[in-house]
Amino acid sequence: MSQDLKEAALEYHAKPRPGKLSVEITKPTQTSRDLSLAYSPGVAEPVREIAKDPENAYKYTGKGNLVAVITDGTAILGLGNLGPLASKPVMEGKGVLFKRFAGIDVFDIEVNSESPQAFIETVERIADTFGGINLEDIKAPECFEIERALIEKCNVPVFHDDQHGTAIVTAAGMINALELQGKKIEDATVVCLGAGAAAIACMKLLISCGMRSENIFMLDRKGVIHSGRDDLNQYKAMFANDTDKRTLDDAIDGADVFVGLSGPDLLSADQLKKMAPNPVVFACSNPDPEISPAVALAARDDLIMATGRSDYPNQVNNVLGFPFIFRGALDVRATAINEEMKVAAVNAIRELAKEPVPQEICAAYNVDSLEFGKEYIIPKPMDVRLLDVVPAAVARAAVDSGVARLPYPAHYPLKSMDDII
Ligand SMILES: NC(=O)C1=CN([C@@H]2O[C@H](COP(=O)(O)OP(=O)(O)OC[C@H]3O[C@@H](n4cnc5c(N)ncnc54)[C@H](OP(=O)(O)O)[C@@H]3O)[C@@H](O)[C@H]2O)C=CC1
Ligand SMILES: CC(=O)C(=O)O
Ligand SMILES: [Mg+2]
Repeated sequence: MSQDLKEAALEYHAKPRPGKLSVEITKPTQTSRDLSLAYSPGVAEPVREIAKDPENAYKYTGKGNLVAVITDGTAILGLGNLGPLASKPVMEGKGVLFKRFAGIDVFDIEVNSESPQAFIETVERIADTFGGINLEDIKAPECFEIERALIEKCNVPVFHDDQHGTAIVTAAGMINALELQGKKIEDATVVCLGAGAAAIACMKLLISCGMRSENIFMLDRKGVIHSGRDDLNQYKAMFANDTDKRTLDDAIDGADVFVGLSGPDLLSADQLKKMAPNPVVFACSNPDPEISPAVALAARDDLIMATGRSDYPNQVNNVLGFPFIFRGALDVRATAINEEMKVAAVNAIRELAKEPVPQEICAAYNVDSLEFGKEYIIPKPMDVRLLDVVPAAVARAAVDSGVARLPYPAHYPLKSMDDII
């Protein structure tokens, strides 16, 4: 990151008021009558109604449009385990995106927990306050058990964004990129650098989209995950490949696809040059990708390149997923965000990239036009049509797969933020 951008980022967060989120009042509070409705004595009435039937919390409080973004700060972007307080700018940032793109209110909660069990107990105890739980930046392998336990214990949908949000957006971008490069997903050989939350979920979803597990070479800090290793946790072991490849150098030779979900500057130009013709490179580590687009495009010009960042073409980032997926899930009061809903989101996102792009979206990105192709494989986050297609697809899938507690919303599809109820 340039010195200018670093300074601007600190200034942005500090001024004129520290942070990026605040709480707003949604009802009149001007008169003593207003206060006697909002507070004592009037507030006693919704209290009694909720005590009689917990469902009334959706009728009388903000629960139905409120998501908790919760972390323990153990895997903050690609910066590592810097603790819960340091993660707060990212969690506030997720809150900004939920609100800006899908009108969802967020409390960011950074938990100082000494163990996964303590974290699980903390979240379980506060979960009923919210309409949904978005787990964020919790490292593998602990994140898998944390999510499993919380899905079981909580009455509202629990979704680990780094796993499923990332996987949905990666799958959408990958299907489009492979199509553009003239490659079939079932034939593509893939190097996945990283074997954590995001990497494991991305590879699982790609396999359910047709990729072959024997064609995937996953690497952690110790190299290729292969069947001869005896140091693999159960999640990595699912990707143990029966191969004699041991290093990134070995694995990248002739590969069609590179997916980076690990850390900065781990793929060299020389390694990139060893990939098959017309490769797909998703260097998705934030804030610094596994290889910078400038280095990659200088090394070869036949690739499709994506990063997780907002300042390059092809932003493969879970921001395209979580706001819209939760919008759809909340609006049908889904009890879970299941596989059917995830696949519906993949298809909605990838199909949108093939639609003509309205001029106002191009203007937001300061370009004359955007057209499905090597530099536009996936929609832009500012594309308001995401709010139209993704919540509708997710809500429909929730209804059809039996996890919705409300019917498909009469006010769908959402054409703008003003349509959100
Ligand atoms: N673009 C997007 O939307 C998203 C991007 N990401 C990015 O993915 C990365 C991982 O996040 P997440 O999965 O949540 O974190 P985790 O802590 O769960 O996983 C990190 C993984 O990266 C591996 N890794 C780290 N350094 C190296 C290295 N030098 N060589 C090989 N492997 C390495 C770790 O290996 P080991 O197991 O050996 O420790 C681990 O498997 C981050 O950079 C994050 O920003 C994450 C979510 C969304
Ligand atoms: C984008 C995101 O969630 C991450 O890098 O962790
Ligand atoms: Mg994250």
